[in-house]
Amino acid sequence: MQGGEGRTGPGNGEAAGARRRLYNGPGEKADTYARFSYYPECPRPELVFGLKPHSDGSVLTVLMVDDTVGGLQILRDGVWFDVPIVPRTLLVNIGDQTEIMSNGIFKSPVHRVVTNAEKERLSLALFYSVDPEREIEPATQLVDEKQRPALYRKVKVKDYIAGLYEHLSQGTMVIDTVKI
Ligand SMILES: O=C(O)CCC(=O)C(=O)O
Ligand SMILES: [Fe+2]
Repeated sequence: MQGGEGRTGPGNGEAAGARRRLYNGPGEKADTYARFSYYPECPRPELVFGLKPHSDGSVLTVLMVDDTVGGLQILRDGVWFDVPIVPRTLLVNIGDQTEIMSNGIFKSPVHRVVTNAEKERLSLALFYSVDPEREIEPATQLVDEKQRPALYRKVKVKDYIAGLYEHLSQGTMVIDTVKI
């Protein structure tokens, strides 16, 4: 991802899970994933999550949520808060890759989606990722052996992303696997 210099490579144009590459310069292939989510009405919302608690594995996520139905919640200090609906507004979420590279200065929030008995809901998330072949680690400028040692170990982006779905289904957090 690189402002005006980024060039868009060929995309496969699939609606769900559509994916395209952005080329940042020689050898760098940042990835963008799009996820369209449809949450049907659920007669027993207290039993079923639309999306289980997780943090995004991206650098940043740009989220376009349904502006008629709520459901997205964010965890803060052990309490779940509803994310308010603001029509015609994009929500920008910090992802795990930013938490790792910033050595924990920026936090990747844990969030979930609850279901609704009366209304269906739609969302579109764009996940921006570092080139999957690259390794990420806390930026050296943000690591100080005495004041603030590295809180995360180096990890290949591809390996990190590969663990996302497994951890989501198990109810665990991938980021915990790289914490020192
Ligand atoms: O549907 C939403 O509002 C959130 C979707 C989400 O968190 C995700 O796709 O990772
Ligand atoms: Fe998410």
